[in-house]
Amino acid sequence: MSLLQAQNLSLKQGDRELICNLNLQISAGEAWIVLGENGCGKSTLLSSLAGWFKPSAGQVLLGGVPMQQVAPLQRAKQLAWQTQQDECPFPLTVLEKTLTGRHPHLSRWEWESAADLALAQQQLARLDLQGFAERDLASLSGGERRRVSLATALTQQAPLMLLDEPLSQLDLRHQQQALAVLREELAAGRSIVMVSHDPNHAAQLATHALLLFGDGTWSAGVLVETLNTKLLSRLYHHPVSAIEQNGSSWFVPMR
Ligand SMILES: Nc1ncnc2c1ncn2[C@@H]1O[C@H](COP(=O)(O)OP(=O)(O)OP(=O)(O)O)[C@@H](O)[C@H]1O
Repeated sequence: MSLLQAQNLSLKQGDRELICNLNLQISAGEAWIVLGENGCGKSTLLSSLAGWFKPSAGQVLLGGVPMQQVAPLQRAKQLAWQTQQDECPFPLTVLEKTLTGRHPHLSRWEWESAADLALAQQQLARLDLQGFAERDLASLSGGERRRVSLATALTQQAPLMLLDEPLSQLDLRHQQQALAVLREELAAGRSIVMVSHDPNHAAQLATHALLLFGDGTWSAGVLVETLNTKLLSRLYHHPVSAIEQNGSSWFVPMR
């Protein structure tokens, strides 16, 4: 059975139909990359898959159960959602923020255990953030804060991660490091849905791609069927060509 399923899902913002009749099944061990222009509805889709944004038609199923019937705590155990917003309105250390990933696993009056602390520290270290634990989140650079929010999602240890541009603001080395960490998560059996503005992240991580054309239409499937110059040129309204290297296609904009 699929972990998460979109069934005839339609999403609107105001009068604008962003996604029409989307059918998607995300199974264990799959990584989906979601691509499309600014404003095409990628974040709206992730919000809907997380059970937050209400569809105009259709539904999202989590483990085969309609999302509205899944209690919030159960949702939080099943899926981790990294949004684009990293700011926190009140003072918080990096470790405190990362430990929020354990909240779904704690009872009402329970404090984080030594194992929770070790897990959070471990996720920070995987993203090159060892030594940042006691720093005030607000004092971090944009890329550092982005990595903390990814470490928080990893600390949640949910079978499915919904990641909204986890690599934005990351430099080249930290992008590669984060991709390696996500590949490890995939190998461990987790599933990932990742929004990106770089189609080349697909070859490094994804098994499947979802292209959102912004007018309600979409294309979804395994990488070889969905990632090609024709569809990407249509997606970005700009000609895209491909360079073949080591059996992978690398997509570049034509000048
Ligand atoms: N509350 C709202 N009311 C009206 N329109 C909204 C609202 N929230 C978002 N939108 C619009 O819905 C569209 C989709 O927004 P969304 O954030 O899903 O796009 P996106 O594909 O994630 O974009 P980006 O690549 O810029 O992050 C955008 O045109 C946005 O302006």
